Amino acid sequence: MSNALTNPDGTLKRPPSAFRSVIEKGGTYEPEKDRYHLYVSYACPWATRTLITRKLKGLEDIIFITVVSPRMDTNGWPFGSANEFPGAEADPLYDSKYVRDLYLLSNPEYTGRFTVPVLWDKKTRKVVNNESAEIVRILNTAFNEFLPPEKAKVDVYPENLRAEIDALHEWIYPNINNGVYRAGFAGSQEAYEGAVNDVFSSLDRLEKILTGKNYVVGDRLTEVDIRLWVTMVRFDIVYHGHFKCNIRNIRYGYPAINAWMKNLYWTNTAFKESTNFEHIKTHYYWSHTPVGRDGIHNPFKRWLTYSRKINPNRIVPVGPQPHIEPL
Ligand SMILES: N[C@@H](CCC(=O)N[C@@H](CS)C(=O)NCC(=O)O)C(=O)O
Repeated sequence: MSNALTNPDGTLKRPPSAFRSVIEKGGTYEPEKDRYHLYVSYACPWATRTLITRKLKGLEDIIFITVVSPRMDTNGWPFGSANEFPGAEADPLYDSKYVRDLYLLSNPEYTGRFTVPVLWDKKTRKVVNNESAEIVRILNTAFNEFLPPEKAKVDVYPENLRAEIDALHEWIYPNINNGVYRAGFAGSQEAYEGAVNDVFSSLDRLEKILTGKNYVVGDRLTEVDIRLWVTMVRFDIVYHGHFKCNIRNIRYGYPAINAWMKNLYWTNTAFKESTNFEHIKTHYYWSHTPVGRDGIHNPFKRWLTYSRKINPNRIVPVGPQPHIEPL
């Protein structure tokens, strides 16, 4: 079965992000305090990468954030003013009702997806970047001049480890981060089985790497931990059931991954404070199909109808309890 969401063989298609600028001295977007704003959802793993990095770097007074409601509806991500939910906020800059309003303010001709995270420039009223992997790297270095030395020296993509980090991303992203989505939104039995086997063979590989270790690369925190953690913390909560990634779970099937995940959550506030289990669960189990501008369904967004089909009564499961085990 093929549609705009999947390839003819039923595998998931994921289009690239559209806004890919950087923040640099002498560029269109210069490093400045309180010039940029980060729009995020606590539900979204990609947005959570940027939240964690912002806290690790101590950028809270340099880049302010706004958290949307987890209850995505037919217009996409609503702000708290359009859809009240504990922890969801109104847009403090333009009182937008939806994230899509920001994209259309930035570019009225824009026809792509209205995704979070969004790194926004208040000066030019433009989306600077909407690709989380790139936003993480911007936050990692672009604002160091404004930070105290202990925060400026935090580096999650250190020069000497880049080859190792890049090599890990090569298989972790397709097989784990996007692997769970490939399983959850597969359009055929074969595509699903291929994806779910990729997920679990990669988790097996990761379990070996993390045995006896607190970090994936050497003995320091890098962006590999950040990127992987946002998927692992959602695994037993959402992907195990909702995306049918149920060969094993993390809590009982992967003791080293579980220990690594718990350690980051309980010993590093950047992880715990960037995690909101209610937003995570509500989003995945509740959300509707968003439509594009003019009420026309953006074909890619049809993937959210799957949530509606799988869980038509929008029941948000209570488990696992606790959401994350104590240390
Ligand atoms: N490549 C993007 C992907 C972001 C993404 O897919 N975000 C999802 C939420 S988890 C979203 O906003 N989807 C809304 C839509 O597709 O309309 C990134 O990593 O930043």
